[in-house]
Amino acid sequence: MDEFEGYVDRITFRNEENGYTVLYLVNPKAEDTEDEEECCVGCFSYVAEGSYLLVKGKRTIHKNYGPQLLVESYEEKQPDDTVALERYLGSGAIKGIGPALAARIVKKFGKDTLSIMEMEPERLAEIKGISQKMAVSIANQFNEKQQMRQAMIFLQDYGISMNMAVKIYRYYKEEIYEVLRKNPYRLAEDISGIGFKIADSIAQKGGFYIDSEFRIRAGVLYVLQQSGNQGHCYLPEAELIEMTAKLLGVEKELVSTALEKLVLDKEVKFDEVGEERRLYSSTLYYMEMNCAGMLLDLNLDFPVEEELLQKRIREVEKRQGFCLDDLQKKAVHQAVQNGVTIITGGPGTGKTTIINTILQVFDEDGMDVLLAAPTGRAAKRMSETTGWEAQTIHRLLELNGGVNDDDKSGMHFERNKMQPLEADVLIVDEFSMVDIYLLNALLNALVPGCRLIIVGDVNQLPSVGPGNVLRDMIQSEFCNVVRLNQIYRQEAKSQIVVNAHKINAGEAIALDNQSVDFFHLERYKIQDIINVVIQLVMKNMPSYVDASPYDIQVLAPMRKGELGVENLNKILQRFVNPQEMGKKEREFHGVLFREQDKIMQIKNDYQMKWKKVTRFGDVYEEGTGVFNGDVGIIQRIYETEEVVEVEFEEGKMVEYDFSQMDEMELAYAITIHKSQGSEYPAVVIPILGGPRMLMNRNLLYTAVTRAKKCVTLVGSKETVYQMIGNVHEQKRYSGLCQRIHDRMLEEQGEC
Ligand SMILES: Nc1ncnc2c1ncn2[C@@H]1O[C@H](COP(=O)(O)OP(=O)(O)OP(=O)(O)O)[C@@H](O)[C@H]1O
Repeated sequence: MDEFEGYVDRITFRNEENGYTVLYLVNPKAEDTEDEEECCVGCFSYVAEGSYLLVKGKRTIHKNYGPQLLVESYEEKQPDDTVALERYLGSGAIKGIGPALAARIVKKFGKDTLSIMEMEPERLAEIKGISQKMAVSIANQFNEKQQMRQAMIFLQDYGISMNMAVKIYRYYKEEIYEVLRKNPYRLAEDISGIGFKIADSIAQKGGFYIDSEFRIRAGVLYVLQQSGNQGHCYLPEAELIEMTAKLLGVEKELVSTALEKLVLDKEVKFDEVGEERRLYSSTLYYMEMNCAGMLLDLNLDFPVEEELLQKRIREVEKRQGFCLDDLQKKAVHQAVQNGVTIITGGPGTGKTTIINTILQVFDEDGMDVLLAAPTGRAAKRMSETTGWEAQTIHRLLELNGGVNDDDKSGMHFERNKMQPLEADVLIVDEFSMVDIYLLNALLNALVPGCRLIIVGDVNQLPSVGPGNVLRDMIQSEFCNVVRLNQIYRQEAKSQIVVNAHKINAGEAIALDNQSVDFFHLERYKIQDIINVVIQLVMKNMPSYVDASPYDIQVLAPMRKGELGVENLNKILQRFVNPQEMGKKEREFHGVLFREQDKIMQIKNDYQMKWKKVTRFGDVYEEGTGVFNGDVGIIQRIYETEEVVEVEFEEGKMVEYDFSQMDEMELAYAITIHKSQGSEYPAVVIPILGGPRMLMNRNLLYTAVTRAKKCVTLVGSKETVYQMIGNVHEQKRYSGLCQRIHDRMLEEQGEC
């Protein structure tokens, strides 16, 4: 058996999933320079540049890479040599210590450096340049690294990948041992990327039985939670039992018994509507119920001074240079008169015009008006079209992502029942994207007396999160709804708006390439479609709409398949952002990411910190929260610090740990679902076929309405027409409409 001891000088390859690593060890004590360095190849659980290792294995000569040591076992040692110590501390592993400071620390404490850091960290402050505060931070980081290493080794016994182990450890810290012993199913609830199946296999390794009640309860909760990810607020009982039994491979009776107990323990709530028993996670149950109540409470009547209002509208019309039609006037009137008003309409039907009118009318009356939208992009557009400041709903409600030990979700809004928004009127645009969570948060921050004006296009796809909020609210008829249908957009030859309305009405659109902004390139072979998409993104579209290939958005109906976003991204990356000398790249969850790649955040991360910096590096704004659908560019990949730096819109810089990279996807192509609420100069939509449930009118309508200047459909004409004719939608189990009705009946009863 061959051995080598030294510090990790550099890591040249690392697979974060299985720990396979190629690294170079340098022995500072080597007498001969020839023996100073060793290339080591093998599986290392947790290793960073600067670590001090003793490796054992077999020396071989690789036919391409030359001599290397195939590592069979290794142990991490405390470096006892000052050179190695200096190297370890200065490797960047501990934030705040660079090579110069490391040298000063080691010079002062010599071989005792590490024991001082562990036992008497306050002494670090004896060194010039290290404050008490910094000494504490260094000690904390050092201890955390030690504990993390131990946890990594422990987690490996459960067959957990390296990357996931880091993530799990960061979430639970020392509590991890307890979680794995008592309830490994918590991993599925708490850690994104760990599904029930992984948690289940961990549990089984830990000795949990297939039909243990504990497992079945976890399974039921998991199925409910998963259904939330698919947009449902509840599941009918029979469906929940069947899905859980199938997932767990157990009898339905067992599931039914466990479910009753969950209901008794109030972990699962139910509602009976006719014959149907609807089962909810308790969070969603109370959310729906509270939202129904709060909406009705908000919907007060306000007196209207008719003449004054007419006068104000006339003034606005004069300034705008055109008259509002009757429906538009009605919308303004309703908004003034009612606590809750919904204004819905397709593109170009005058929604923005009404918002502007309402704004001016209320402003003249000296009222405080706030504007908001569900996404950053939508809020930005709202600011541009109204000239008033609009914010994301999260920002308006002062999302606080700070985590404390009791609240691991980390998400709470500073604006809530205790500290509501101080406004007379709140106008929210793009409301079709609001899910039940956001509605609940929003209503919690409003007090009756504040008017809520909801603007949106009910024909867009529903929110990604659970609920069918806008549709349910409209269907319940609890408030006034103005449906705009007259298209006002003037651009003479523009077919985007005209076609969007035709699609929505189920009418065939002309695919004859006679317009200047709506094209169909008929292709039937997958490779031909891909070639055309590349050509459009790289060449035709950028010059046609005066944008860069990064701004041309490919929108695909699906993720999987040759025309799915995963494959298209792989291909488009090669063209839009090819490999280049000096451009760092690294693989995460099977996807190659490269500096300058266009990426998208794929889940709401309320704790992620961002900052805006001047070009001199000074931070001038900071905040938390990166949201599902946010698009950015990878600026740098830092191998040593294991960090990927991304710049999002408006210069928000965010650092992702390598373990957080599963929150990110390439975004040259994105699914149509993810494109909701965004607009792009040009969109390219490959369409060849797909499941009927998915390929419907709604999806095509949403895709087409994302384009500002140009839409190009590439693929089969028949599929386009089939989509226009297909009104099948995936069912969403949402009870908001019913709850509003129940509440209205209760109130009538009380009267
Ligand atoms: N009553 C009207 N008479 C004449 N022009 C109008 C009228 N209402 C709106 N417009 C004009 O029609 C165009 C589209 O209106 P607006 O931008 O308000 O629609 P929108 O529904 O907000 O569209 P989108 O959702 O696509 O942004 C604007 O140029 C607007 O000035």
